[in-house]
Amino acid sequence: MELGVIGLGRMGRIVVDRSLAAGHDVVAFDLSAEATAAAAEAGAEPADSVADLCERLDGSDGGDGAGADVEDGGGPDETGGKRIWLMVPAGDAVDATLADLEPHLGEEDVVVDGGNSHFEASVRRAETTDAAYLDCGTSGGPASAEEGFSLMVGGPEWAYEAMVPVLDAVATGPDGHDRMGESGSGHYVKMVHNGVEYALMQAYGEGFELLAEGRYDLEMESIARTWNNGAVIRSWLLELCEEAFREEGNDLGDVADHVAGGSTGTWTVEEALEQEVPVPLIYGALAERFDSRNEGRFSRRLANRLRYGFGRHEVARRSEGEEE
Ligand SMILES: NC(=O)C1=CN([C@@H]2O[C@H](COP(=O)(O)OP(=O)(O)OC[C@H]3O[C@@H](n4cnc5c(N)ncnc54)[C@H](O)[C@@H]3O)[C@@H](O)[C@H]2O)C=CC1
Ligand SMILES: O=C(CO)[C@H](O)[C@H](O)COP(=O)(O)O
Repeated sequence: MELGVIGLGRMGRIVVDRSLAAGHDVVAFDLSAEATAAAAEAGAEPADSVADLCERLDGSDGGDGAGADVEDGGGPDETGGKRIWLMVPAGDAVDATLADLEPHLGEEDVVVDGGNSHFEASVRRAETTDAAYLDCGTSGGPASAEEGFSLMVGGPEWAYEAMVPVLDAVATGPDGHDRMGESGSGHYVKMVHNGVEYALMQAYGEGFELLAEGRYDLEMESIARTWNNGAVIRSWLLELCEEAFREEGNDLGDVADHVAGGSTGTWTVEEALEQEVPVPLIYGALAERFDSRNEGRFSRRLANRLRYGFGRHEVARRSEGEEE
């Protein structure tokens, strides 16, 4: 099928590349002309604006006809509509892109927001967008370029079905995506995923901090590797711990005690408070993150470095004289 991709950064490029590799046609646009040109070099058809992208999609045959059925899904047929994937930063950039898309959208079209948008913003956008709107939580980060993402999708069933050929390509495969439920549910599940991510990072950080500060002279990389081979607590995050110790050293070298980000974890805690569900581990991890913006602790320096491991987020480094 033919897919329009808007936002060609760390994540959007993977959507483009994996879709192309699966045999789909891609029309690509980014505010950055360099990013658009790079996608074109990879095989996408470049667009120089949102309107241009829509015109190019309108010129297509509208897809391969697979997946959707008016009878099954209660929505417009899959053939003929535009399929557009947004991978821009959450917040204003999504609304600005939707405003540009608005004159070109109809009920037969499908728009996917694959970013980390707040689920309530996604519900609002689904209600006000003429196209069918899918909120898609995306997990795996840039490190998943080869294996594919885990995708948590919310929105109309027919639109989900219409996107299955592309979802199969962008995710690890058919088991790497599913429809969570109605609009908002995809980003809701991803929000909670990130809360869990915060708590797991905090747990590994605390354990390694005790090992590093404790009574034995220990090799952190060796411990992480040993745990990753059969231990109850083996995981991808623990593999990233192993990588962090290997690449940064036993004491994490100059990795700063500073963990950036925090919006998705804050939303998780806010929602937990509203639902009166106790989430002390997630809250504790969030509080540590905020606290890190002051002075340094080992666990947070590890979290800082781990975010590079899974998200290629910039590693904040300690300035000279700050090392103990
Ligand atoms: N990096 C990660 O590990 C993950 C990121 N996400 C989410 O995916 C989304 C994208 O993240 P990244 O690719 O990491 O960001 P990025 O900063 O690498 O790329 C964003 C791209 O969007 C472009 N852009 C911004 N506003 C635009 C607009 N109005 N129209 C067209 N292009 C525009 C930028 O020029 C840039 O190329 C965000 O919502 C992020 O939270 C989700 C899961 C993991
Ligand atoms: O969604 C992600 C991983 O699952 C992204 O890496 C996200 O940017 C991480 O969130 P935060 O910025 O709050 O650390």
